[in-house]
Amino acid sequence: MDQRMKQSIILAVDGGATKTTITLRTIQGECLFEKTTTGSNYQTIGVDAVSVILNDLLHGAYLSTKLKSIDVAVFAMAGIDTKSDLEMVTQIIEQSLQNTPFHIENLVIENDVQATLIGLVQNTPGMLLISGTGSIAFGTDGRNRFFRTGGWGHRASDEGSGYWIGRQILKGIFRAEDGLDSPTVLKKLVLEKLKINSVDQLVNWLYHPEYTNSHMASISSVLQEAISLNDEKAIRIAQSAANELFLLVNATLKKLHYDGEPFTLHLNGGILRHDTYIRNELVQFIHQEYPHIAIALCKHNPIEYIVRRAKYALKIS
Ligand SMILES: Nc1ncnc2c1ncn2[C@@H]1O[C@H](COP(=O)(O)OP(=O)(O)OP(=O)(O)O)[C@@H](O)[C@H]1O
Repeated sequence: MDQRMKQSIILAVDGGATKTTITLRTIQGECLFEKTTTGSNYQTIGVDAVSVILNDLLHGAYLSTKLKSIDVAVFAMAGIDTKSDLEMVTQIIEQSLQNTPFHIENLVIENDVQATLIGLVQNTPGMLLISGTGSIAFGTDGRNRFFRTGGWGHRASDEGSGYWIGRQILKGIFRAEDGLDSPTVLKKLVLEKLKINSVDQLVNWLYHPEYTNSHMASISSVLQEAISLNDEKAIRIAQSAANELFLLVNATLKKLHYDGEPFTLHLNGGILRHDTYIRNELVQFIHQEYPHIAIALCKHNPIEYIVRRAKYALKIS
C-alpha cells in the first residue's frame, strides 16, 4: 500500500467573504493540494454560486490527488450566523460532496471565525478579534461555549473595520469640502491612492457600478501616513476605531464572565496586522482594563488555523 494512504488525511476549507481556500494535507503536514478562489458567503453571493465554487474546488482536489478517503473535513464558512444558516450551508456542502467520490469519516461545518478560534485555542479559554474588511469578536470559555460580538455586516455594524474606517475617511473629506470640518490631508492621500484629481471624481468612484465593500475598505490604508503627518482627523478616526474594537473585546469578555484566569486574545485581519497605530492603541486600552490578558497577533494564513481546527477534531474524535 502507498505509504501516504496509511496517514490520516485532512481536508480544510476556509470559506471567507472575499476568498475561499481548500487544502488537502496529511496529518504530518504534507500539502497534497491547495487552491484559492473567490469568496463563498452564501448570504452575499447566493446558494447557487457557493455550490459552483465548492464543486469546482472539491473536484480539483480529487482530480489532483485521486484520494477518496478523508479522515476529517472542516468547512469553515462565513455566513453561518444562525441555526438556519447552518442548515442551509450544510445542505450546500453535502450536495457538493455527493458529486465527488470522497468518503469523509468526520465532517465539521461551522462559522469561519469560530473554526479559526478553535484552531487557535482548542479547549482553552480565549478570544479572536478580527478587523479586516469587516470586524467581529468571537470568544470561548474553553468548555464548548462561544460568544460573538459585532460582525453584523457593513450596512449597520462592523465598527473599527477597514470598511468602517474607509467610510469615516470619506465622510471626513466630504465634511471638510463643505466647510463643516477643518481641511484634512486625507483628501490628498485618497485622491493619490485612487489616481483621481478631484472630490467630484471621488463621488463618481463611490457610486461606480463596480464598487465593492473591499474598495471602500482599501481606502483605510492611507490612515497611517496621514497620522504620521499629524492629521487631526486621521488620529481621531484611528482612536475611534481602536475604541470600537476595544468595545467588541470588552462586551465579549463580559459574556464570558472573564475573571482574570489565563486568557489569550488573538488578533487578525488586515487592519490589526498592518495598522500599527490602531493596534498599539487597542493593546493599550486592553492592558489598562485587563492587565493579565495575553495578546497575540496571528502570523499565519487563515487556512493554517482551519487545518489546526481539523487536527483538533481528529484528536477528540
Ligand atoms: N499594508 C496595509 N496597511 C494598511 N491597511 C492594510 C494593509 N493591508 C491590508 N490592509 C487593510 O486590511 C483590510 C482588509 O483586510 P483582510 O484582507 O484581512 O480582509 P478580508 O479577509 O477581505 O475581510 P474579512 O476578514 O472581514 O473577511 C482593508 O481595509 C485593507 O485596507
